Amino acid sequence: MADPESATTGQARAHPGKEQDFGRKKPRLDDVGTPKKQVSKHKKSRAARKRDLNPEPYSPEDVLHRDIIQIIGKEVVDKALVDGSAKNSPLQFHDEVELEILSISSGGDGLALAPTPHPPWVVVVPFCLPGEKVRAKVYRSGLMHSLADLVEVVTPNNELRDQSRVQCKYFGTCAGCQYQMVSYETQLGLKRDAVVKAFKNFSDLPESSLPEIGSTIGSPLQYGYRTKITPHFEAPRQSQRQPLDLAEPTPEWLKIGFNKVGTRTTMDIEDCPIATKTIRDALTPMREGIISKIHTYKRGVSLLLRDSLDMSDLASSLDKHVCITDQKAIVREQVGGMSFEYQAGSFFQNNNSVLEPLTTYVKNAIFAHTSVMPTHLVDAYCGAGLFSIMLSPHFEVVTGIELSADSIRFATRNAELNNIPKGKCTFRAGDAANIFATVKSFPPGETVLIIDPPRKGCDENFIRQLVEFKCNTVVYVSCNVHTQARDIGMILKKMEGHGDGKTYVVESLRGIDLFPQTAHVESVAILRLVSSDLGPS
Ligand SMILES: C[S@@+](CC[C@H](N)C(=O)[O-])C[C@H]1O[C@@H](n2cnc3c(N)ncnc32)[C@H](O)[C@@H]1O
Repeated sequence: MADPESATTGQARAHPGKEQDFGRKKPRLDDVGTPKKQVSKHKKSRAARKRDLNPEPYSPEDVLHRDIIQIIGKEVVDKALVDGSAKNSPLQFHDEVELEILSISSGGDGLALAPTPHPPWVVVVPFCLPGEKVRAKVYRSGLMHSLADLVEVVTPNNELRDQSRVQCKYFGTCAGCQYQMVSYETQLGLKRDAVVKAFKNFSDLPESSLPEIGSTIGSPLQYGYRTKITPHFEAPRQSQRQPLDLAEPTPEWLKIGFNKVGTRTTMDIEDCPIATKTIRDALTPMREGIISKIHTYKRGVSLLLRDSLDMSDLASSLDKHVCITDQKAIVREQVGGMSFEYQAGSFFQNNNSVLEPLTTYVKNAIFAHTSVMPTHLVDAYCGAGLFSIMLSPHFEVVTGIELSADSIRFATRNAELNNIPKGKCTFRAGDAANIFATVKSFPPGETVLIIDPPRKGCDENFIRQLVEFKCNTVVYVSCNVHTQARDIGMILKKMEGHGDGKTYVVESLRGIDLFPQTAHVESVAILRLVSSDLGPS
């Protein structure tokens, strides 16, 4: 599970530099998809051209490409890729078009077909919903699609859209949230659709190998949940490096906030209603402090605001919170009855309200349909020990591995903090694949492996050893359902290849919402080892 802000940056990378590309008076012709021969002066290298026609696998561009194939049809897209027309946008920079939204992309944007008489071509427009008629302005084109800004919702889908739900004045401009205008139930449905599509497009598994994908588990808090935000700002230019007159309005060039949708440019953000109250209260004084000394900054800065229990007040039962801004400071959170500490700059889930439901769901799923009671837990990519520690009462032995030595220090500390018997939970720093060498003495039939990798998923070395290890249950938790689908597809295929009569079945698969109001979805899959034809092994 990762930070949606990093995913947001990923999204911005998918539509990079809108303003840089088009802010100039004469846009580069290839940005707007004009046929190649008109841009002979700007010939791209063969490698760049190949890259343009082959989005990096599992990247946001690749995910969007699959959504586009679903609308236009594979045959048409393949033909256009072969004859080179896949990059020939029929739409020009700043063309304004009226569109009917057909569906929502996995990134949360509306997808429409460009108006006829154009050849099949998709237009991607944020903040709109299926069935809506919208006006949109094109700012960039890519493979078989153009990206466009929403100008106006001409005919809203009143069954889904209710503008009075929007709680943030920046919604519609900021890249952070996509879904504030729809009910929470609809958001959860859209996230389920994203899981369904990811497994269809990226697992390479027949539908028959997958269970009915469950409904998405909701977050108890839908606003005021984010325990971490990272607004950023650029340093002033040389000519701007004088102290500001604080009685005057802040100058136009100074923006402290998040990315504007579809760009890498920062927009000024004074408040973020999806963040916790502690963070919202701290944002204004932090901004004022920066503005008063902006002339001293020589480089842009990514700020950190992290919600923590007040460590100086832990004895009181008042649950006092503070905002931590120092990357090295220690943050403390409570999840269920357990306490967790970690360094503010290192990984910890950003929605405290959903962590008890998440870990309880994982625990219940592990013990639900198994005749053998698992006794050993392996927590790969364990961070500061969230799953290890929350699930430790249900296992005899727990071990975790994690690349960050700092996180491992805190995982060990967290075991002590929660009075877990000495030696029950052990943690080591290193690549996740190294764990298999250290759990050789674990009884595979009574062992559960939890995997919670970063967005890029697991590597082949890890999957190869997982398949050889053959533990009773694998729980795959992921913030990137596309790499999760790829990895699960790979695990099932490699098991088949082993020919020893054992395989994994995907017992359950469903999303859990760590990031309400956004299109990001976390997904949890339970894989159970079975004899190929006899059922549970
Ligand atoms: C999505 S986080 C999950 C952390 C933890 N399970 C939790 O829920 O708090 C992924 C973690 O994997 C770690 N990581 C990244 N690459 C790794 C690797 N090759 N081996 C082990 N850990 C890795 C990151 O440092 C990060 O803490």
